Amino acid sequence: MKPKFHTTAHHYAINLVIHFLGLHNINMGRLKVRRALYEKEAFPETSMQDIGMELQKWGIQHELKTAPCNITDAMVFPTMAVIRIHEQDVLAIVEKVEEQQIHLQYFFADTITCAVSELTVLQYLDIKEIVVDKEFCEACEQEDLSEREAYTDSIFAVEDFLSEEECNYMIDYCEQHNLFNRSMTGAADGTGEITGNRTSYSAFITTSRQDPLFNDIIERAADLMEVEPARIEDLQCVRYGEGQEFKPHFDSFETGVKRKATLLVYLNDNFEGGETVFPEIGFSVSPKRGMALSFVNLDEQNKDLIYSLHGGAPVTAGIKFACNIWIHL
Ligand SMILES: O=C(O)CCC(=O)C(=O)O
Ligand SMILES: [Fe+2]
Repeated sequence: MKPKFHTTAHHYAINLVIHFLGLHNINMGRLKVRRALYEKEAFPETSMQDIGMELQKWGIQHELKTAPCNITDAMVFPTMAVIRIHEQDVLAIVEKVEEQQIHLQYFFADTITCAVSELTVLQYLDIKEIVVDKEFCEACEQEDLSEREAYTDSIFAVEDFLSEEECNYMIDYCEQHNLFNRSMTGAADGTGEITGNRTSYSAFITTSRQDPLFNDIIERAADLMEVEPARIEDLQCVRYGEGQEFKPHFDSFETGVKRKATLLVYLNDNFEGGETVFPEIGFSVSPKRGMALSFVNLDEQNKDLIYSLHGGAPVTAGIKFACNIWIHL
């Protein structure tokens, strides 16, 4: 059994917590929840202790029960629990327990029912009292809305940033030099490794500075982003075949030099699917050949900007090519 809403583990946890708060009529937008959970030391792991501490602040007074614990003793439902089922530990909302049946709610999913004996409850919130501060919630929602709007407004696209010839040159260059390798995921997941989060192929053009055409693109990007060309990383192309995707992630790496902004250039558009999606702000962009999409990854303190979470949706037909132009700090 897998959570239906599977972007990244922490994103799933955030959505679950927001959904849970909503079930208790605590509607405070996403911002406070996201910030609180993203800023935990354990990130991207999200522990029940971390969640519990925040829930306490937002009005859900509880005691955290840990295994061995018996959820059938709980007085208030829905509650939140970490359950072990099919050898997996999953954060879940327990809607109710009735006649030794446990009703689980996943984000955006229907209720799943299973026998209490089929799973182990590792931890659960024994809720004592719920105290909602309406004004606090309204202020949070308002702040959430304005920050989301401001970020969305800061994203911009430039059509025909690359000509058709330049797009084709780039694709051919990578293919002819056999530069495409199975993409790795970076520090967002902890280590560089091949995972299901990213099923596409990437090509690092290490000769970007020697090739006059690539060098010209770098200088044009520097002009557009108003930075010195030295702050632009060597170009990286990505290729997605049918069914391939890159699940939501942050571009800025936690180690090495941080990527302040991204200029993503689409090299073709003769395929289906493959939109660039920003799940935190509910925004998506349809690729157009030659178009450059600019977005910022870090806030003023150079920490990951939550809104910049983005991914490449699965390509449903054809092959998608794009080029990342990353701007360092
Ligand atoms: O393919 C896309 O639309 C997004 C690519 C991306 O986010 C990346 O390569 O870091
Ligand atoms: Fe990215």
